Amino acid sequence: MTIIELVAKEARPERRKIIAAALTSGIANAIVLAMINQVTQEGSRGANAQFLTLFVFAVVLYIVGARANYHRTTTVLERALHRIRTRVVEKVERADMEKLERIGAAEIYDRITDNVAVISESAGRLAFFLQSLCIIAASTLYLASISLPAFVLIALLIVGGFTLYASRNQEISAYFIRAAQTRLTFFNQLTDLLEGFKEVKFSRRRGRELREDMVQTSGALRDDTKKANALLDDNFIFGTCVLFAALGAVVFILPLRIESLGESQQKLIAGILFVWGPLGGCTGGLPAYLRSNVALSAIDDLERKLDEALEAGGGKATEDPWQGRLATALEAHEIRYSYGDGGDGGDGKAAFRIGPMSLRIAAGETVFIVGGNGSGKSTFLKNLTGLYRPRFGSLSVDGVPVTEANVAAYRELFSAIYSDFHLFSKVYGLTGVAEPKVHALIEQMQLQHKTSFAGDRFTRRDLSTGQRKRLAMIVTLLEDRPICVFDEWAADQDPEFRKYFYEELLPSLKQRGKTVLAVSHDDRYFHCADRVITLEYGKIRAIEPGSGSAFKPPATHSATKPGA
Ligand SMILES: Nc1ncnc2c1ncn2[C@@H]1O[C@H](COP(=O)(O)OP(=O)(O)OP(=O)(O)O)[C@@H](O)[C@H]1O
Repeated sequence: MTIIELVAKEARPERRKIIAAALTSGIANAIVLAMINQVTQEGSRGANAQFLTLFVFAVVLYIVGARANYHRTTTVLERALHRIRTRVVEKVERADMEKLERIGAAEIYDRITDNVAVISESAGRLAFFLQSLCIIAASTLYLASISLPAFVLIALLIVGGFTLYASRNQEISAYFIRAAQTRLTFFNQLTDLLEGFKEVKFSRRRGRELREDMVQTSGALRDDTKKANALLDDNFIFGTCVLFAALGAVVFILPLRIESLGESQQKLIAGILFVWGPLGGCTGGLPAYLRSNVALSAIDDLERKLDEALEAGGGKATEDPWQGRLATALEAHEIRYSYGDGGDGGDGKAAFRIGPMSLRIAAGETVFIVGGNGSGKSTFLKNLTGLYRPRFGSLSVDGVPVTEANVAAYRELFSAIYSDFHLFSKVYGLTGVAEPKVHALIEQMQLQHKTSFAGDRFTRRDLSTGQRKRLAMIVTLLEDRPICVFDEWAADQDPEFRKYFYEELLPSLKQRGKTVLAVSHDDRYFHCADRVITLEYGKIRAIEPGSGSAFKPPATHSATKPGA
């Protein structure tokens, strides 16, 4: 879709009004031109009050038409962009997590900010373009009324020139498209520099090598943009030459061919000079137009990818059989999952897989999940919490299977703190929560000297990793969901707070009837669990009662034996 098509589509209800406004300003321009020519011809006789009134009227008409054209075009384009932004945000929200991870953050940031800004900037130029076309149309009609042969010659020159001018658009667009890709690479490298700032500070060589890569990318960006702009500059110069040719034809060639040209010659020259501005506007606006088209097609491309990344069922799961409660058990039946399409991703290394795994977690149970690095603990939890959908097998809660229609309600049974958790600027999902309740939890997490809570926000979030995890714990406690998932939550806590987590917080959650799934490497606290599940190479290796636990494994649970 081009930017003109976008505006035409978006402006359907007011398309006529915009065209009428542009036409009004174009015709008013032509009247001004005709009058000035007439008055110049008639000398002092022409400069009378009647002409002056008409002149002022034409100028007022121009102002009214031009303003309506500019304002409406800008409004329509901004409305279209608002729709695009809103649509992209909604599609991102409804996307499948794994597919979204594959699209990557850089592309989404770039399209929704930079590309939208490029299109937004083109609004004024688009209105000017439309108005210029009307001025050119009206003025050429005026030129035709002065001398038809002259008009035909000038029209041929302008149309021929413009066709040649536009013939390089594809080449120019190709450079802009490549520049857009290079910009994404630069964005990723910049993210590396900012997020890896500490590592860069510790190694001048690392910093130098990263900088060299960034300089190279920036150079490629410079070259592509330079080439595209050089072509555009050539086009602009060519466009000006076409106008010179039109003037040259009127001054040098037409008098040789048409004897009666006489005083019409001056009017024609004035006419050509008058359309010079609008023609320049059309040609000068072309770079912005092409850039906007490239930006728009990049956004279209992202939207297509997001459509393909939509969760099964369109991310609109509406059924809720559980109403936020877990009564008996959460069960996984022979679930299997592999990253990507399960192939080797092109590097000869098999994608990581988990399963088949079967497990029954009784309501109110505290389960620790343990295993070496890369054994699949987080992947398993992402499957169990509905973030990833198992490729085979099924999940059920209280005997009700998890389906595409109820997966959103299923996820809302969990409150999870993954190791890459995010703290929002506002406690979204909990806005309006009673402040004293939050203050009590802040004290419970021993953060009263570090942060506070006001206006649905924690006053400070720039805390240490362990302290930020305690803030995330406050959010979990406020959410008050039946199942709590902690992915190595205690790993960043000091010994005292780690003890508090295992020996006080988890038992208190259990007392409140919560089911807890915690990834842990702290074997000295395994006695705090009802069961300890050990994963190895994506499979359950063992399920043991937590040492010192009175919990008896439910009769129905079954672990798939290693190698099964
Ligand atoms: N987004 C991903 N795409 C492809 N493979 C992935 C992805 N995330 C993880 N993996 C693979 O899954 C394997 C298991 O990762 P996972 O994070 O589940 O392990 P873990 O047991 O939680 O490890 P750790 O104790 O180090 O946190 C990893 O070895 C990795 O190869």
